[in-house]
Amino acid sequence: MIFLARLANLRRSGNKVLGAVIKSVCAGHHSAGARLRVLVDMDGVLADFEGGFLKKFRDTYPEDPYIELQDRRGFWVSTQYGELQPDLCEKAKSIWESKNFFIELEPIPGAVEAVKEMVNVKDTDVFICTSPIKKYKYCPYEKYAWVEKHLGKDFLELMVLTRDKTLVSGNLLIDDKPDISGVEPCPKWEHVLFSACHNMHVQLRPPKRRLHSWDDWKPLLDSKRQ
Ligand SMILES: Cc1cn([C@H]2C[C@H](OP(=O)(O)O)[C@@H](CO)O2)c(=O)[nH]c1=O
Ligand SMILES: [Mg+2]
Repeated sequence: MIFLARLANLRRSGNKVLGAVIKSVCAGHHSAGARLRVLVDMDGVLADFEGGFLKKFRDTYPEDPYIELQDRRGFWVSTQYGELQPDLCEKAKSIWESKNFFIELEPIPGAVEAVKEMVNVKDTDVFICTSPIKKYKYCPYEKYAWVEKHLGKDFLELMVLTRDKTLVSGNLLIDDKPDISGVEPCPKWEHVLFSACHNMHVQLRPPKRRLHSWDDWKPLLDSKRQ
C-alpha cells in the first residue's frame, strides 16, 4: 500500500517514466514470464443471450413488434424495446426473468471449443466472469447449470458471479458490454469488446480493441504475453 501511495505521489509529481509504468499496469499490461489471467464473460460471449431472447420474445408475444438482430442498438434490450413501444420494456424483461431462459441459451459459435482449449494453454488461467440479474430465482442457478452442461463440471471451479467486474483482477476481460464500470476506477484488466449485434456500430476509442469472433482468440492472448 505504501509502495502504491509512493508511486501515486511520483506520478503526481510528474515523473514521466514511472507514470507510464503505472498507466500500463492499470491498462492490464502483462509482464513477461508471468501467468496470463483471462476473464471470459458469459452472456453475449459464451451464451447467445440476444438470439435466445428474440426467439422466446416472438414465441411469447407473437402479436407484438420486435427488433431484428441486425437492428439492435445499445446494450440493454429492454431500453430499445421500450423505445419501440412502451409496454415492450416490461415484456422484454419478463423473458429473461422466466424459468429456463438462461439454461436454454445456445452457445456462441466457437465459444465452447475456444474456452475448452484456452484452459489448457500453458501459463494461462481462465475464469468465467458473469453478472447475474437481480431477479435471482432462476438466473444464478441456470448460469452454473449452463456451464456444467456445455463445458463440464470442472469449469464450475472457474465461475465468478459478480455485479461489479471491476473488482475482479485479471489481464484480459473479454466482454460484449461496451462500458464496464464499478467501484474500482482502475481495473487491472484490459477490456476487449467481444463483437455482438448490439455493439457492432460502437466506435471504440484507441487503444481499445475488439475480439470479432472466437476465431481470433489465440492472437489476442499472444498479444498480451509480448
Ligand atoms: C438485461 C440484459 C442482460 N444481459 C446480460 C448481461 C449479464 O450477463 P453477462 O455478465 O454474463 O454478460 C446478465 C445480467 O445483466 O444478463 C444482456 O446481455 N442484455 C440485457 O439487456
Ligand atoms: Mg455479456
